[in-house]
Amino acid sequence: MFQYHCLNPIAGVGLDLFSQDYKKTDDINQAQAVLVRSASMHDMELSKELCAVARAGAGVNNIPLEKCAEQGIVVFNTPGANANGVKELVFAGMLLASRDITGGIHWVQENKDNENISKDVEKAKKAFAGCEISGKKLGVLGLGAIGVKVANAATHLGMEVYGYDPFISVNAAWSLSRNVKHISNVEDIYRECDYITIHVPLLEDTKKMLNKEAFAQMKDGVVVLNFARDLLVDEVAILDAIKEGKVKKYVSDFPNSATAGKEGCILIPHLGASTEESEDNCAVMAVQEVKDFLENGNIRNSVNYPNCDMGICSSAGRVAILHKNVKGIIGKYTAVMADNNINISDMTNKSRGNYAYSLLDIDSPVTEVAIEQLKKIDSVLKIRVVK
Ligand SMILES: NC(=O)c1ccc[n+]([C@@H]2O[C@H](COP(=O)([O-])OP(=O)(O)OC[C@H]3O[C@@H](n4cnc5c(N)ncnc54)[C@H](O)[C@@H]3O)[C@@H](O)[C@H]2O)c1
Ligand SMILES: O=C(O)[C@H](O)COP(=O)(O)O
Repeated sequence: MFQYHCLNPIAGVGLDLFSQDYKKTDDINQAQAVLVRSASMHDMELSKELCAVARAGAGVNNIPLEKCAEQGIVVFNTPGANANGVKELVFAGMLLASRDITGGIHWVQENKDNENISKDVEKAKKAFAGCEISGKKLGVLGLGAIGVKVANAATHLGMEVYGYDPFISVNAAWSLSRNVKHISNVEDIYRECDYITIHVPLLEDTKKMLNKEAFAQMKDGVVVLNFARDLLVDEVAILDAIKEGKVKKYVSDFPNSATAGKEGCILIPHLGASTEESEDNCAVMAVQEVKDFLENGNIRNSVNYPNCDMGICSSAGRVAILHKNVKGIIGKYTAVMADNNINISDMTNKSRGNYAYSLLDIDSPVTEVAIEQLKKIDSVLKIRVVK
Protein backbone atom coordinates (compact mmCIF):
# COMPACT_ATOMS: atom_id res chain seq x y z
CA MET A 1 0.00 0.00 0.00
CA PHE A 2 1.34 3.44 -0.98
CA GLN A 3 0.25 6.69 0.63
CA TYR A 4 0.14 10.10 -1.04
CA HIS A 5 -0.36 13.59 0.32
CA CYS A 6 -1.72 16.63 -1.58
CA LEU A 7 -0.25 20.01 -0.62
CA ASN A 8 -2.71 21.75 -2.97
CA PRO A 9 -6.05 20.62 -4.37
CA ILE A 10 -5.36 18.24 -7.28
CA ALA A 11 -8.04 17.51 -9.88
CA GLY A 12 -10.15 14.40 -9.18
CA VAL A 13 -9.69 13.01 -12.68
CA GLY A 14 -6.01 12.55 -11.79
CA LEU A 15 -6.44 11.25 -8.25
CA ASP A 16 -9.04 8.75 -9.52
CA LEU A 17 -6.21 6.99 -11.38
CA PHE A 18 -4.78 5.83 -8.05
CA SER A 19 -5.89 2.23 -7.52
CA GLN A 20 -6.91 0.57 -4.24
CA ASP A 21 -3.22 0.13 -3.55
CA TYR A 22 -3.01 3.85 -2.78
CA LYS A 23 -4.37 5.79 0.18
CA LYS A 24 -4.60 9.56 0.57
CA THR A 25 -3.05 10.70 3.86
CA ASP A 26 -3.29 14.00 5.75
CA ASP A 27 0.08 13.28 7.33
CA ILE A 28 2.85 14.22 4.91
CA ASN A 29 5.35 12.23 6.97
CA GLN A 30 3.55 8.98 6.11
CA ALA A 31 3.50 9.68 2.37
CA GLN A 32 5.69 8.06 -0.29
CA ALA A 33 4.44 10.67 -2.78
CA VAL A 34 3.52 14.34 -2.51
CA LEU A 35 1.42 16.11 -5.12
CA VAL A 36 1.80 19.88 -5.24
CA ARG A 37 0.96 22.95 -7.31
CA SER A 38 2.38 26.27 -6.07
CA ALA A 39 2.70 25.57 -2.32
CA SER A 40 6.24 26.32 -1.18
CA MET A 41 8.16 23.29 0.05
CA HIS A 42 11.40 25.14 0.77
CA ASP A 43 11.03 25.20 4.54
CA MET A 44 9.59 21.72 4.92
CA GLU A 45 11.25 18.77 6.61
CA LEU A 46 11.21 15.88 4.16
CA SER A 47 10.54 12.52 5.76
CA LYS A 48 12.54 9.34 5.06
CA GLU A 49 9.34 7.80 3.66
CA LEU A 50 9.11 10.31 0.84
CA CYS A 51 10.18 8.97 -2.58
CA ALA A 52 8.51 11.32 -5.08
CA VAL A 53 7.23 14.88 -5.39
CA ALA A 54 5.03 15.56 -8.41
CA ARG A 55 4.45 19.18 -9.37
CA ALA A 56 1.11 19.29 -11.21
CA GLY A 57 2.34 22.15 -13.39
CA ALA A 58 5.50 23.50 -14.97
CA GLY A 59 7.39 25.82 -12.58
CA VAL A 60 9.38 24.07 -9.85
CA ASN A 61 10.85 27.11 -8.09
CA ASN A 62 8.63 26.27 -5.07
CA ILE A 63 10.46 22.95 -4.57
CA PRO A 64 13.99 22.47 -3.13
CA LEU A 65 15.29 20.37 -6.02
CA GLU A 66 18.82 19.90 -4.72
CA LYS A 67 17.70 19.02 -1.17
CA CYS A 68 15.27 16.47 -2.62
CA ALA A 69 17.97 14.97 -4.88
CA GLU A 70 20.33 14.74 -1.90
CA GLN A 71 17.69 12.75 0.01
CA GLY A 72 16.93 10.47 -2.94
CA ILE A 73 13.55 12.08 -3.63
CA VAL A 74 12.64 12.31 -7.31
CA VAL A 75 10.84 15.51 -8.34
CA PHE A 76 8.58 15.44 -11.40
CA ASN A 77 6.69 18.14 -13.28
CA THR A 78 4.13 17.97 -16.08
CA PRO A 79 5.68 19.64 -19.13
CA GLY A 80 3.21 21.27 -21.48
CA ALA A 81 0.12 20.09 -19.60
CA ASN A 82 -1.07 23.62 -18.82
CA ALA A 83 0.55 25.42 -21.77
CA ASN A 84 -2.65 26.06 -23.69
CA GLY A 85 -4.35 27.59 -20.63
CA VAL A 86 -1.47 30.03 -20.24
CA LYS A 87 -1.31 30.79 -23.98
CA GLU A 88 -4.97 31.81 -24.05
CA LEU A 89 -4.54 34.12 -21.05
CA VAL A 90 -1.48 35.74 -22.62
CA PHE A 91 -3.67 36.88 -25.52
CA ALA A 92 -6.30 38.13 -23.09
CA GLY A 93 -3.49 40.12 -21.44
CA MET A 94 -2.33 41.49 -24.78
CA LEU A 95 -5.85 42.68 -25.61
CA LEU A 96 -6.37 44.17 -22.13
CA ALA A 97 -3.16 46.16 -22.61
CA SER A 98 -4.14 47.30 -26.10
CA ARG A 99 -7.65 48.57 -25.38
CA ASP A 100 -9.01 49.87 -22.09
CA ILE A 101 -11.54 47.06 -21.80
CA THR A 102 -11.52 47.06 -17.99
CA GLY A 103 -11.90 50.87 -17.87
CA GLY A 104 -14.85 50.58 -20.25
CA ILE A 105 -16.48 47.82 -18.22
CA HIS A 106 -16.12 49.92 -15.04
CA TRP A 107 -17.71 52.88 -16.82
CA VAL A 108 -20.74 50.75 -17.72
CA GLN A 109 -20.97 49.47 -14.15
CA GLU A 110 -20.79 53.00 -12.74
CA ASN A 111 -23.48 54.15 -15.17
CA LYS A 112 -25.80 51.21 -14.74
CA ASP A 113 -28.62 53.40 -13.35
CA ASN A 114 -28.25 56.04 -16.06
CA GLU A 115 -31.39 55.94 -18.21
CA ASN A 116 -29.49 57.42 -21.15
CA ILE A 117 -26.67 54.91 -20.96
CA SER A 118 -27.13 53.59 -24.49
CA LYS A 119 -26.76 57.12 -25.88
CA ASP A 120 -23.99 58.24 -23.50
CA VAL A 121 -21.93 55.18 -24.38
CA GLU A 122 -21.27 56.65 -27.80
CA LYS A 123 -19.73 59.78 -26.26
CA ALA A 124 -17.89 58.02 -23.45
CA LYS A 125 -16.26 55.30 -25.52
CA LYS A 126 -13.46 57.43 -26.94
CA ALA A 127 -11.86 57.46 -23.49
CA PHE A 128 -11.36 53.68 -23.73
CA ALA A 129 -10.22 53.35 -27.36
CA GLY A 130 -6.98 51.54 -28.18
CA CYS A 131 -5.04 49.77 -30.89
CA GLU A 132 -5.12 46.40 -32.62
CA ILE A 133 -2.46 43.72 -32.21
CA SER A 134 -2.50 42.68 -35.87
CA GLY A 135 0.49 44.14 -37.68
CA LYS A 136 2.44 44.69 -34.44
CA LYS A 137 5.72 43.02 -33.54
CA LEU A 138 5.72 40.46 -30.75
CA GLY A 139 8.92 39.21 -29.07
CA VAL A 140 8.73 35.85 -27.30
CA LEU A 141 11.49 35.13 -24.77
CA GLY A 142 11.64 31.38 -24.12
CA LEU A 143 10.33 28.98 -26.74
CA GLY A 144 9.26 26.04 -24.60
CA ALA A 145 5.78 24.57 -24.27
CA ILE A 146 4.10 27.95 -23.70
CA GLY A 147 6.35 30.22 -25.76
CA VAL A 148 5.92 28.11 -28.91
CA LYS A 149 2.13 28.11 -28.57
CA VAL A 150 2.06 31.89 -28.01
CA ALA A 151 4.41 32.53 -30.94
CA ASN A 152 2.50 30.29 -33.36
CA ALA A 153 -0.92 31.65 -32.39
CA ALA A 154 0.29 35.24 -32.73
CA THR A 155 1.28 34.63 -36.36
CA HIS A 156 -2.35 33.69 -37.04
CA LEU A 157 -3.50 36.98 -35.50
CA GLY A 158 -1.40 38.91 -38.00
CA MET A 159 1.50 39.70 -35.68
CA GLU A 160 5.11 39.72 -36.80
CA VAL A 161 6.70 37.33 -34.32
CA TYR A 162 10.31 37.23 -33.10
CA GLY A 163 11.42 34.25 -30.98
CA TYR A 164 14.46 33.96 -28.70
CA ASP A 165 15.63 30.82 -26.88
CA PRO A 166 19.32 29.88 -26.85
CA PHE A 167 18.46 26.47 -25.32
CA ILE A 168 15.46 25.55 -27.50
CA SER A 169 14.72 21.81 -27.53
CA VAL A 170 14.56 19.87 -30.77
CA ASN A 171 10.85 19.16 -30.20
CA ALA A 172 10.07 22.83 -29.62
CA ALA A 173 12.02 23.80 -32.73
CA TRP A 174 10.00 21.29 -34.77
CA SER A 175 6.74 22.73 -33.39
CA LEU A 176 7.60 26.35 -34.07
CA SER A 177 5.91 28.02 -37.06
CA ARG A 178 8.28 28.87 -39.89
CA ASN A 179 6.76 32.34 -39.79
CA VAL A 180 8.44 33.03 -36.44
CA LYS A 181 11.72 34.92 -36.90
CA HIS A 182 14.58 33.24 -35.09
CA ILE A 183 16.47 35.81 -33.02
CA SER A 184 19.87 34.97 -31.58
CA ASN A 185 20.56 38.35 -30.00
CA VAL A 186 17.86 39.21 -27.46
CA GLU A 187 18.60 42.92 -27.92
CA ASP A 188 17.01 42.73 -31.37
CA ILE A 189 13.75 41.87 -29.64
CA TYR A 190 14.15 44.74 -27.18
CA ARG A 191 14.79 47.22 -30.02
CA GLU A 192 12.12 46.02 -32.47
CA CYS A 193 9.09 44.74 -30.60
CA ASP A 194 5.83 46.43 -29.57
CA TYR A 195 4.91 43.55 -27.24
CA ILE A 196 7.40 41.40 -25.32
CA THR A 197 6.29 38.26 -23.49
CA ILE A 198 8.52 36.16 -21.24
CA HIS A 199 8.16 32.36 -20.89
CA VAL A 200 11.35 31.13 -19.21
CA PRO A 201 11.75 29.28 -15.88
CA LEU A 202 12.79 31.23 -12.79
CA LEU A 203 16.42 30.24 -12.18
CA GLU A 204 19.42 32.06 -10.70
CA ASP A 205 20.41 32.94 -14.29
CA THR A 206 17.01 34.29 -15.33
CA LYS A 207 16.22 36.34 -12.19
CA LYS A 208 15.64 40.00 -13.20
CA MET A 209 16.28 39.06 -16.83
CA LEU A 210 14.12 42.06 -17.77
CA ASN A 211 16.00 44.86 -16.02
CA LYS A 212 16.88 48.54 -16.36
CA GLU A 213 19.34 47.86 -19.21
CA ALA A 214 16.76 45.80 -21.10
CA PHE A 215 14.01 48.43 -20.70
CA ALA A 216 16.39 51.17 -21.83
CA GLN A 217 16.75 49.41 -25.19
CA MET A 218 13.03 48.92 -25.73
CA LYS A 219 10.74 51.04 -27.90
CA ASP A 220 8.71 53.76 -26.19
CA GLY A 221 5.23 52.45 -25.36
CA VAL A 222 6.19 48.76 -25.33
CA VAL A 223 3.84 46.31 -23.59
CA VAL A 224 5.58 43.76 -21.35
CA LEU A 225 3.78 40.54 -20.48
CA ASN A 226 4.92 38.22 -17.70
CA PHE A 227 3.00 34.98 -17.27
CA ALA A 228 6.10 33.12 -16.03
CA ARG A 229 7.24 34.39 -12.56
CA ASP A 230 7.34 37.84 -10.92
CA LEU A 231 11.07 37.76 -10.10
CA LEU A 232 12.03 37.45 -13.77
CA VAL A 233 11.34 41.18 -14.00
CA ASP A 234 13.17 43.85 -12.01
CA GLU A 235 10.06 45.47 -10.62
CA VAL A 236 11.69 48.70 -9.48
CA ALA A 237 13.04 49.14 -13.00
CA ILE A 238 9.73 48.39 -14.71
CA LEU A 239 7.81 50.81 -12.47
CA ASP A 240 10.35 53.50 -13.39
CA ALA A 241 10.02 52.56 -17.07
CA ILE A 242 6.23 52.95 -16.78
CA LYS A 243 6.63 56.43 -15.20
CA GLU A 244 8.98 57.46 -18.02
CA GLY A 245 6.51 56.26 -20.68
CA LYS A 246 8.95 53.63 -21.94
CA VAL A 247 6.62 50.80 -20.90
CA LYS A 248 2.93 51.42 -21.67
CA LYS A 249 1.58 48.47 -19.70
CA TYR A 250 3.02 45.68 -17.59
CA VAL A 251 0.72 42.67 -17.67
CA SER A 252 1.58 40.05 -15.07
CA ASP A 253 0.01 36.89 -13.71
CA PHE A 254 2.06 37.36 -10.53
CA PRO A 255 0.97 40.36 -8.46
CA ASN A 256 3.06 41.17 -5.40
CA SER A 257 3.45 44.06 -2.99
CA ALA A 258 5.77 45.88 -5.41
CA THR A 259 3.31 45.93 -8.32
CA ALA A 260 -0.22 45.60 -6.88
CA GLY A 261 -2.24 48.77 -7.44
CA LYS A 262 0.54 50.53 -9.35
CA GLU A 263 -0.14 52.74 -12.36
CA GLY A 264 0.31 50.95 -15.68
CA CYS A 265 0.16 47.46 -14.18
CA ILE A 266 -2.53 45.01 -15.23
CA LEU A 267 -2.33 42.20 -12.71
CA ILE A 268 -4.10 38.86 -12.76
CA PRO A 269 -4.14 36.55 -9.70
CA HIS A 270 -2.05 33.68 -11.15
CA LEU A 271 -4.85 32.31 -13.33
CA GLY A 272 -2.72 31.03 -16.23
CA ALA A 273 -3.16 27.34 -15.44
CA SER A 274 -6.45 27.67 -13.57
CA THR A 275 -8.68 26.15 -16.21
CA GLU A 276 -10.55 22.87 -15.93
CA GLU A 277 -8.56 21.50 -18.84
CA SER A 278 -5.13 22.47 -17.54
CA GLU A 279 -5.88 21.31 -14.03
CA ASP A 280 -7.10 17.95 -15.34
CA ASN A 281 -4.14 17.51 -17.72
CA CYS A 282 -1.61 18.32 -15.00
CA ALA A 283 -3.24 16.05 -12.42
CA VAL A 284 -3.43 13.10 -14.83
CA MET A 285 0.18 13.47 -15.92
CA ALA A 286 1.44 13.93 -12.35
CA VAL A 287 -0.38 10.84 -11.07
CA GLN A 288 0.77 8.73 -14.01
CA GLU A 289 4.38 9.74 -13.34
CA VAL A 290 4.09 8.92 -9.63
CA LYS A 291 2.47 5.54 -10.31
CA ASP A 292 5.04 4.50 -12.90
CA PHE A 293 7.81 5.46 -10.49
CA LEU A 294 6.39 3.79 -7.37
CA GLU A 295 5.13 0.67 -9.15
CA ASN A 296 7.86 0.14 -11.75
CA GLY A 297 10.73 2.39 -10.73
CA ASN A 298 10.55 4.26 -14.05
CA ILE A 299 11.32 7.99 -14.12
CA ARG A 300 9.60 10.23 -16.66
CA ASN A 301 9.72 14.04 -16.63
CA SER A 302 11.93 14.43 -13.60
CA VAL A 303 13.60 17.76 -12.96
CA ASN A 304 16.29 16.51 -10.57
CA TYR A 305 17.02 12.90 -11.61
CA PRO A 306 17.61 11.36 -15.04
CA ASN A 307 14.76 9.80 -16.95
CA CYS A 308 14.91 6.01 -16.94
CA ASP A 309 12.47 3.45 -18.31
CA MET A 310 12.77 -0.35 -18.02
CA GLY A 311 9.05 -0.95 -18.53
CA ILE A 312 7.19 -3.34 -16.25
CA CYS A 313 9.43 -5.80 -14.44
CA SER A 314 9.13 -9.39 -15.71
CA SER A 315 11.94 -10.80 -13.55
CA ALA A 316 11.68 -12.06 -9.97
CA GLY A 317 12.69 -8.71 -8.53
CA ARG A 318 13.66 -5.11 -9.24
CA VAL A 319 15.76 -2.82 -7.06
CA ALA A 320 15.97 0.94 -7.58
CA ILE A 321 19.03 2.79 -6.32
CA LEU A 322 19.33 6.58 -6.16
CA HIS A 323 22.93 7.61 -5.80
CA LYS A 324 25.60 10.17 -6.45
CA ASN A 325 27.12 10.14 -9.93
CA VAL A 326 30.52 8.72 -8.91
CA LYS A 327 33.08 6.35 -10.43
CA GLY A 328 32.99 2.64 -9.73
CA ILE A 329 29.65 2.45 -7.93
CA ILE A 330 28.00 0.04 -10.38
CA GLY A 331 30.75 -2.50 -9.75
CA LYS A 332 29.94 -2.32 -6.04
CA TYR A 333 26.26 -3.12 -6.71
CA THR A 334 27.07 -6.08 -8.91
CA ALA A 335 29.56 -7.35 -6.29
CA VAL A 336 26.88 -7.22 -3.56
CA MET A 337 24.44 -9.11 -5.76
CA ALA A 338 27.07 -11.72 -6.66
CA ASP A 339 28.10 -12.14 -2.99
CA ASN A 340 24.46 -12.80 -2.17
CA ASN A 341 24.08 -15.28 -5.02
CA ILE A 342 21.59 -13.06 -6.86
CA ASN A 343 21.86 -12.89 -10.64
CA ILE A 344 21.23 -9.54 -12.35
CA SER A 345 19.29 -10.23 -15.55
CA ASP A 346 19.01 -6.65 -16.75
CA MET A 347 20.09 -3.25 -15.54
CA THR A 348 20.16 0.45 -16.45
CA ASN A 349 22.19 3.30 -15.04
CA LYS A 350 21.48 6.91 -15.97
CA SER A 351 23.01 10.09 -14.66
CA ARG A 352 22.10 13.76 -14.51
CA GLY A 353 24.68 16.16 -13.14
CA ASN A 354 25.72 15.05 -9.68
CA TYR A 355 23.00 12.43 -9.35
CA ALA A 356 22.34 9.05 -10.89
CA TYR A 357 19.79 6.27 -10.89
CA SER A 358 20.20 2.52 -11.31
CA LEU A 359 17.51 -0.09 -11.87
CA LEU A 360 18.53 -3.72 -11.36
CA ASP A 361 16.29 -6.58 -12.50
CA ILE A 362 17.19 -9.77 -10.67
CA ASP A 363 16.39 -13.46 -11.08
CA SER A 364 15.57 -14.13 -7.40
CA PRO A 365 14.04 -11.91 -4.73
CA VAL A 366 16.47 -9.53 -3.08
CA THR A 367 17.36 -10.36 0.54
CA GLU A 368 17.44 -8.07 3.59
CA VAL A 369 21.17 -8.76 3.87
CA ALA A 370 21.83 -7.62 0.31
CA ILE A 371 19.77 -4.45 0.81
CA GLU A 372 21.68 -3.61 4.00
CA GLN A 373 24.97 -4.07 2.16
CA LEU A 374 23.81 -1.85 -0.73
CA LYS A 375 22.75 0.86 1.73
CA LYS A 376 26.22 0.91 3.25
CA ILE A 377 27.88 1.76 -0.09
CA ASP A 378 29.23 5.29 -0.01
CA SER A 379 27.25 7.73 -2.22
CA VAL A 380 24.04 5.66 -2.12
CA LEU A 381 21.19 8.02 -1.23
CA LYS A 382 18.13 5.78 -1.25
CA ILE A 383 17.20 2.22 -2.12
CA ARG A 384 13.77 0.92 -2.98
CA VAL A 385 12.69 -2.65 -3.54
CA VAL A 386 10.27 -2.10 -6.41
CA LYS A 387 9.43 -5.79 -6.76
N1 LIG B 1 1.05 31.62 -15.24
C1 LIG B 1 0.97 30.32 -15.04
O1 LIG B 1 0.02 29.82 -14.49
C2 LIG B 1 2.07 29.43 -15.55
C3 LIG B 1 1.75 28.14 -16.01
C4 LIG B 1 2.78 27.34 -16.49
C5 LIG B 1 4.08 27.78 -16.45
N2 LIG B 1 4.34 29.02 -15.96
C6 LIG B 1 5.73 29.54 -15.93
O2 LIG B 1 6.18 29.59 -17.26
C7 LIG B 1 7.47 29.00 -17.35
C8 LIG B 1 7.62 28.38 -18.72
O3 LIG B 1 6.72 27.31 -18.85
P1 LIG B 1 6.85 26.26 -20.04
O4 LIG B 1 5.81 25.22 -19.79
O5 LIG B 1 6.86 26.94 -21.35
O6 LIG B 1 8.29 25.67 -19.72
P2 LIG B 1 9.33 24.98 -20.71
O7 LIG B 1 10.34 24.34 -19.86
O8 LIG B 1 8.62 24.15 -21.72
O9 LIG B 1 10.00 26.20 -21.50
C9 LIG B 1 10.91 27.09 -20.94
C10 LIG B 1 11.84 27.54 -22.06
O10 LIG B 1 12.65 28.61 -21.58
C11 LIG B 1 13.90 28.48 -22.22
N3 LIG B 1 14.91 29.26 -21.51
C12 LIG B 1 15.56 28.97 -20.36
N4 LIG B 1 16.40 29.97 -20.05
C13 LIG B 1 16.27 30.90 -21.02
C14 LIG B 1 16.89 32.16 -21.26
N5 LIG B 1 17.80 32.66 -20.43
N6 LIG B 1 16.52 32.85 -22.37
C15 LIG B 1 15.59 32.37 -23.22
N7 LIG B 1 14.99 31.17 -23.05
C16 LIG B 1 15.33 30.46 -21.97
C17 LIG B 1 14.17 26.98 -22.21
O11 LIG B 1 15.14 26.63 -23.18
C18 LIG B 1 12.79 26.43 -22.55
O12 LIG B 1 12.64 26.24 -23.95
C19 LIG B 1 7.51 27.98 -16.21
O13 LIG B 1 8.83 27.74 -15.77
C20 LIG B 1 6.68 28.65 -15.14
O14 LIG B 1 7.48 29.46 -14.32
C21 LIG B 1 3.38 29.86 -15.51
O1 LIG C 1 4.22 26.81 -13.16
C1 LIG C 1 3.03 26.53 -13.33
O2 LIG C 1 2.64 25.44 -13.79
C2 LIG C 1 2.02 27.59 -13.06
O3 LIG C 1 2.54 28.70 -12.45
C3 LIG C 1 0.74 27.11 -12.50
O4 LIG C 1 0.74 27.14 -11.10
P1 LIG C 1 -0.57 26.57 -10.32
O5 LIG C 1 -0.60 25.11 -10.57
O6 LIG C 1 -0.34 26.92 -8.88
O7 LIG C 1 -1.75 27.28 -10.90
